[in-house]
Amino acid sequence: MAGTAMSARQDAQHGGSLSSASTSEGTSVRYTPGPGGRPAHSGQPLRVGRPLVVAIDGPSGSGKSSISKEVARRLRLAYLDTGAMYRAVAWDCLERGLDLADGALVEAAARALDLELSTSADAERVVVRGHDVTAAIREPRISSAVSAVATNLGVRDELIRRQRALLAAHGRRMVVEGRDITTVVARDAEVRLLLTASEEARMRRRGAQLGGTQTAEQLHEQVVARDAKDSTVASFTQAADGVFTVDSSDLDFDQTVDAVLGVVHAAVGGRPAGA
Ligand SMILES: Nc1ncnc2c1ncn2[C@@H]1O[C@H](COP(=O)(O)OP(=O)(O)OP(=O)(O)O)[C@@H](O)[C@H]1O
Ligand SMILES: Nc1ccn([C@H]2C[C@H](O)[C@@H](COP(=O)(O)O)O2)c(=O)n1
Repeated sequence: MAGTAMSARQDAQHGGSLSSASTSEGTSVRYTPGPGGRPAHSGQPLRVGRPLVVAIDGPSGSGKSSISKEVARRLRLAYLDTGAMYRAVAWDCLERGLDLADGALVEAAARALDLELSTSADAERVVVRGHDVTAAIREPRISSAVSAVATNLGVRDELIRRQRALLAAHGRRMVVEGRDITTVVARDAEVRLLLTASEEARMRRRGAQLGGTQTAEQLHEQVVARDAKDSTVASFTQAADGVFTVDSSDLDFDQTVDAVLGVVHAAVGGRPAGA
């Protein structure tokens, strides 16, 4: 392929391999598991005492939250789910009976939002005005309403400000995931990655995650239609310049974690602490 640079690395000890193809459209990473499916990267702290921001974007159901949490655990980094912040604003507005079409009112609600958010991959907790809404913000009614909040530019301005403050408060050692992290929130991250998967894989995963309670039409609305609305204000379907792409359509959960860890190692060129 003209203008394409290929490279491949194999982990001699474990056998998992990572190959990348760079074109004018970016760098795609293909992960091939080793014999016996053993991971190439167990994951250990990297760049100890120095910033390590792993920015991950991708469409709905691509695995951002679950994969990012596991990567944060392995690298012992803080974890920030920025989508939870948009969901918290949507929950607050609906709870207070605000009209989501009233942009000024919704922006004011976001600016005043009393939000407590866990930044540990092991303790998911979202509290709004003293109410624990950790489970409530995942309900389909919030998934259906949240785009109206996320496409409000005043809301985005406020949440991006809070996200950057959280990054700074954690000494910039964090995995941050969302839709505009690689392009806006943390453009200067040490590692920038787009996690993708086919529409079919993403709807199947979301269906299983919701225990088979949703019809195909509802899943389409919550995954595909939501992405279409959200992509009017953030760019998460194509990797921006310098952003790696991992396509997890044909990878299982552990292989995807391994592929992302491989990208982190490739990007910061680090050896595990103590190695
Ligand atoms: N590679 C994978 N193979 C199989 N299942 C996966 C894989 N990656 C993630 N999953 C599962 O898919 C479901 C959706 O993943 P997750 O919630 O992390 O996606 P997301 O990108 O954060 O979605 P959203 O942006 O809508 O919140 C979860 O149940 C997760 O465990
Ligand atoms: N950085 C972000 C994070 C999320 N959003 C939007 C996209 C979704 O409609 C909503 C909830 O996100 P999810 O929990 O499904 O990842 O928030 C965004 O615009 N920018």
